[in-house]
Amino acid sequence: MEELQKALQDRGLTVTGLPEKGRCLYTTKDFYPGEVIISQEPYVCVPNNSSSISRCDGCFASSNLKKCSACQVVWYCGSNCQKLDWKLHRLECQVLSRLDKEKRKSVTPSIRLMLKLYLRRKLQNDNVIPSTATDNYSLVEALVARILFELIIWFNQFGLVLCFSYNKSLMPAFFNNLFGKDMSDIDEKQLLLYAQMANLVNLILQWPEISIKEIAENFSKLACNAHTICNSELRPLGTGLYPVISIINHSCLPNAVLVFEGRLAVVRAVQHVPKGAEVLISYIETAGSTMTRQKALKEQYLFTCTCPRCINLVTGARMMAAVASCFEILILMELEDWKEALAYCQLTIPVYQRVYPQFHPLLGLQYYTCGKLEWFLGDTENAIKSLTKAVEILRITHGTNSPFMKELILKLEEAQAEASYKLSSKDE
Ligand SMILES: C[S@@+](CC[C@H](N)C(=O)[O-])C[C@H]1O[C@@H](n2cnc3c(N)ncnc32)[C@H](O)[C@@H]1O
Repeated sequence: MEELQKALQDRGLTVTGLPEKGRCLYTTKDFYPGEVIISQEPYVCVPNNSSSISRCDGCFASSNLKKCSACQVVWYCGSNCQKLDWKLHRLECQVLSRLDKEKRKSVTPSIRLMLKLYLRRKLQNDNVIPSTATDNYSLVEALVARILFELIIWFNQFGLVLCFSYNKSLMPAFFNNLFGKDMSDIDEKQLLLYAQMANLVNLILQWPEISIKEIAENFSKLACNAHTICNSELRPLGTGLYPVISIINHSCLPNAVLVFEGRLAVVRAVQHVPKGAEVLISYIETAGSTMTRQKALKEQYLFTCTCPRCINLVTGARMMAAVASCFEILILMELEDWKEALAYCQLTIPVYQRVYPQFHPLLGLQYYTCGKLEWFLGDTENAIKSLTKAVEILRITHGTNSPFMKELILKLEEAQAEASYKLSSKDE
């Protein structure tokens, strides 16, 4: 902790504990809109591969992939990504290669994330890869777990084995007696799932020194600390664990935003964050009603949000209409009904302006879509206005250096050049 505080101090940050929230990240200097507050490479990450989509384990690209010939589970786009990942994959490859074909199919991204967590811990313990103040397993140990952690400890104290023999009809009564309270359906299902997944990880690793209880506890940590890694357009690509970024608490009116540059997690201020303020991001889609947001936060993160928006009960009824329209825009674009897609997009913008803060990635992306559609349909003048708004917002949330932003800025310049060319040809 001391080492972490020192590393954070140099960046104008500090960690403080509050009884109602646990650890919180505070600023010790001013941060301004668009400024990077903190960035971190993942402790571990995996692409969200499935039977229908595969991505490179290194950069999450989805083209020109080759499967690792030994384990037949992991994909790479080329030797560069394969080499960079080799130290960790060498160990993972050994354990995966021991599995028969059927068992390999049960190695889901969540199972792989857990395997990689233990394998990376081993590599750092053996000094094969270095540990630093912001990249070490003790930061994973410090993460909060869901309440099920207590249940797992109880399981262990009572000498019960977490395994497939969990008796669904008997166990809830056992827990209710134990805690004198009703166990919700979610707790029950979650506990069973963590136990099964922990059992599988244990079977794959075959390391006598780690217990199923410890693995199950780590699954419960992943549930409220791991982040979905998205591309610049906020499409999900994978999952990663960023133990320092995970110290940041939630607000439905956040002063910072988390975006990803490849696998790097970057937290940027979206308003002036004065010295001494808590850095807050949003864990969920904030366009929902207060009730929807509170329910999502309670279910996944087990707390009741008391941010100003939740307390003042800012209405969210109109917000859902905007989100619904967003899906319709995507469908219309797939159908190449550009005019209708633009009409929907233009409709959603005033709603987004109401429900999102001034600098919100979704608002910026909506302006971008609008601008592209307007330009495509020949309305260069409005396209320039929309693309300008998109640049204004996304340069704050995404910075200006990513290929995505460079492409957006180039599009705006092209639209501006086209407009001035049209104007000059008119004058002639
Ligand atoms: C990703 S962790 C954030 C860091 C955490 N406070 C810690 O001590 O490590 C998520 C957990 O933090 C707590 N948390 C986050 N935002 C909160 C908030 N606005 N109010 C109360 N608790 C919050 C909840 O326990 C949640 O499950």
